[in-house]
Amino acid sequence: MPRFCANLSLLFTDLPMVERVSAAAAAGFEAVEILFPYEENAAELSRALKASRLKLALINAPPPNYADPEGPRGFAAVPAAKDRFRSDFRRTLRYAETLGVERIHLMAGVAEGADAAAVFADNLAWAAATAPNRQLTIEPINSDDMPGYFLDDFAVAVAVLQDIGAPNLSLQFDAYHAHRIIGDVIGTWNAVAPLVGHVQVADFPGRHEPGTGVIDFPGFFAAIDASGYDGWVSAEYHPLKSTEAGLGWRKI
Ligand SMILES: O=C(O)C(=O)[C@@H](O)CO
Ligand SMILES: [Mg+2]
Repeated sequence: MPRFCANLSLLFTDLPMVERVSAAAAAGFEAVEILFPYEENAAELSRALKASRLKLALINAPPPNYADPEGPRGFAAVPAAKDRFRSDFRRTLRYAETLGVERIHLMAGVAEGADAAAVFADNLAWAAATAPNRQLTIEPINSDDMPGYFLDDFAVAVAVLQDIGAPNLSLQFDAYHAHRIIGDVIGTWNAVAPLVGHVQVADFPGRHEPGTGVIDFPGFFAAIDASGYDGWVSAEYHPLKSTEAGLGWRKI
C-alpha cells in the first residue's frame, strides 16, 4: 500500500491547525500537508510537527488561502504578476526552511494563451534554478472547480516539465482532478507516473473519502505500487462525516 499523508487544511478542521498535527499522528499518519500555512506561527507549527514526529510533505506557494472564491489562484502563469510570483516564492522558501517542508506546490493562476504559457515555463525554470535543493510541483486542476485555471491539462503539464527538465520539478497528481479532466485515472497515472513527485486523493462526486464515489481506488493504489512510486499519497478531501469516522479507506 502507498504511504498516506493527511491534508490538514481539509481534515480535522474542528481543531486549530496546531492541534490537527497531533490528531493526524494519533490517527496513524506519518506526514501531513498544509495548503496555506502562512497565517500560522511557523515556529509553533514546527514544534508541533517535531513533537509528533510528522513530516510536512507539502505546502502551496502563496496566495495565503482560497477562502475568498474571487481571490487569486497563484501567479506562476500570470504575465502581469511575474514580480509577485517571485517575491511570493522567496517568502515560501523562508517558511519551507523553518517548517522543514519536503515539497512546494507552485500554483499557476488564472490565465490563458501563449503569453501565459511562456511566463509559466520561465517562472518554473527560474524557481527550480533559484531553489535547487527544494522539490517543487505543478498540479493540473479541473476548470469546473477552478474556472480559468491555466494548468487544467495533463499534457500541458507533462510538456512543460519535459521542456524544463529540472530534477527538482515534478508533477502533483491529484486523482480527483485526473478523473474530472480525463476520466481514466489509472490510465493517466500509468502514462505520467515517472514524472510524479506527490499524489493527492479524493473521490468523485463530492470530493469526499476514497470509496464514496466512482473512482477505482483499489485499482489506483495497486497501480501506484506497481509503478514503484514511493512518495506520499495525501488525503485531500472533504470528510463526509467526521475525519476519524472516514479513515477506513486506507485499508481498501
Ligand atoms: O485544489 C487542489 O487540488 C490542490 O491540491 C490545491 O493545492 C489547490 O489549492
Ligand atoms: Mg490537489
